[in-house]
Amino acid sequence: MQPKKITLRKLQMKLKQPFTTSFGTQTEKEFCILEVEDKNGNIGWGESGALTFPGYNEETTITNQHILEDFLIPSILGNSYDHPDQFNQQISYIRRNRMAKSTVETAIWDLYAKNNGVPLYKVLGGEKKDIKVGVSIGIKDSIKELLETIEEKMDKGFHKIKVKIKPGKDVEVIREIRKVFPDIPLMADANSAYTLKDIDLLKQLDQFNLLMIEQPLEHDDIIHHSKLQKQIETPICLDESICSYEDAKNAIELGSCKIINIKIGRVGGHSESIKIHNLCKEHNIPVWCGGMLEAGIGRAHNIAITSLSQFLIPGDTGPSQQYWHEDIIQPEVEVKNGIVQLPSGNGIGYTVDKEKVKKYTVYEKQFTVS
Ligand SMILES: O=C(O)CCC(=O)c1ccccc1C(=O)O
Ligand SMILES: [Mg+2]
Repeated sequence: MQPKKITLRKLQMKLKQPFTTSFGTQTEKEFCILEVEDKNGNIGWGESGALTFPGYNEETTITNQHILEDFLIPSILGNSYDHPDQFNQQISYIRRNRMAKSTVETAIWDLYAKNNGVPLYKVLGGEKKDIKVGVSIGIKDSIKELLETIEEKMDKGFHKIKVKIKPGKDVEVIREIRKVFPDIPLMADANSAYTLKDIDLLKQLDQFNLLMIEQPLEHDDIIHHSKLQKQIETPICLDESICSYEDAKNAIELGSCKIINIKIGRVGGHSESIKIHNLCKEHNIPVWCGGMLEAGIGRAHNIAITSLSQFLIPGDTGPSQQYWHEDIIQPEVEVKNGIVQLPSGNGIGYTVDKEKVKKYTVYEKQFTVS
């Protein structure tokens, strides 16, 4: 691979519905996408999952733009790579900024697959031809609205219901859900809203037979989670705390979690995702693919990685129409009976719709080999 032209774009897209977590409400997404054109004319696509405010992790759309424009893009232009891991080696001097790195890294993986004439999921080592998906439901104003949403999603065939919780909207909300839906595959995501002082409250969740509780404690913690896991039955799943293979290794060793949510951006790309996946497989830790309310490119990358064998639990990668009035890929991501079929085309397997991209672009910059 020899990237010769790179286009960085910022897109602004309105979400169909506001999405509320313990750290805030989002009504739209503004995010970076990257188009990497090879010497031979093939094109790889990447998308950043970062939000516009540092409430999930420390990165934002603007910090992504800075790291991409001033460090990552200049370092790859004019270079030649046999494999995406060479890129990872080359940019390892840049600390953190994993979502920014992942934007480039995933585009290079897409390009690598296209240059080899194969689907991305195959070069990542994926085996599954279809994947089961669940849905992540934001915090709602009323229980009634939440129950109606769960019913609608169950009717559509989703394989897992994840509800967001926060202090004041936790035990009683789950109790109400369980009264109406005693047996559905249900989990709760706290996005770091609690501390060990809330242990009595968190223990109460054990009575509801939840699949797991996601990231109950601090966003950068594995010590407190290890203490908590020893005192509750419900499996802890870590999201925010796992930024690398090393983090996953330490968390497994300490018993901080029984499940890991892999987000490609949070860990810096496909290569790191695969390393964490393989480690979890060795340790019998099930993984699943989380989401960052992605548009089509990020969604396509999520689908590809989810085809690996240890993704045993349905993830958050829902259909395009759940999030967007129109998506930027053709065809859009479709979910039938809670299942997404892996696309058979080369690379990400979806075509990026240049007209739609243009419509939502609020910033664009081109970089070429001088
Ligand atoms: O549907 C999705 O893309 C996942 C939605 C979600 O839960 C989420 C969305 C934005 C930021 C963090 C999270 C999370 O998983 O914690
Ligand atoms: Mg989460």
